[in-house]
Amino acid sequence: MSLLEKRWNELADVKDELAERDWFMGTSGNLAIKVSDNPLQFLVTASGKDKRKRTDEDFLLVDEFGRPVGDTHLKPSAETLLHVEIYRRTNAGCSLHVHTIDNNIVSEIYGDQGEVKFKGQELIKAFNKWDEDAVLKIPIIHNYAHIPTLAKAFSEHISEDSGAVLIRNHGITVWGKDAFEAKKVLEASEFLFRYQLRLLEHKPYQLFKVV
Ligand SMILES: CSC[C@@H](O)[C@@H](O)C(=O)COP(=O)(O)O
Ligand SMILES: [Zn+2]
Repeated sequence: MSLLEKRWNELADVKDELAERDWFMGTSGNLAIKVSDNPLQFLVTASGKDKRKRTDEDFLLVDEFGRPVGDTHLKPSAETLLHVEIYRRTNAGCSLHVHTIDNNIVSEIYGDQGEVKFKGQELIKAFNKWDEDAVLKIPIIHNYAHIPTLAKAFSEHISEDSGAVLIRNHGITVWGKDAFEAKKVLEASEFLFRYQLRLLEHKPYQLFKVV
């Protein structure tokens, strides 16, 4: 099996798992996996597809500018430039973007603060935060309709080989060294968002707690 096929299957498996969680409502979401560093090429989901279906046209190979490699009738994800920023700036091997109700609500509640913080929660270890006093900060950026502007705002928060950024009232983009790590960060983020929203139902004053 070629490396391209191996990466294709890995990404298809992640896509199936996220679909199982119903994280691709209304064709939203896009996924990418790096295939080579030099030249930079990665597989990205084709735009506008129902990502719950598994087909031979789910992904296409793109270059360091997010342009298709070779002839294809498929269109790369509208948000390919965000994935480009990740692979250009880090050693990440996989990046995932999903829209969920929870990540949208958290992004709206904390959007004016520009970030949401978590402290004293076991799952921040998924972000390599091991100290008891460690604070996880997930940045929240404005949802610019102009994708190059969105990608630029997004790129300002990419500093490590794994991470997460919320786009206000839009969704989350995460990345990690491989598909396993990216999925771990995504699942941990969604756990923390669900936790935070449930906590606010029981303790609304937590909203004003300064971490
Ligand atoms: C149909 S709403 C979602 C899109 O606008 C976009 O945000 C998204 O996540 C999916 O776009 P796509 O071009 O299919 O990758
Ligand atoms: Zn999106």
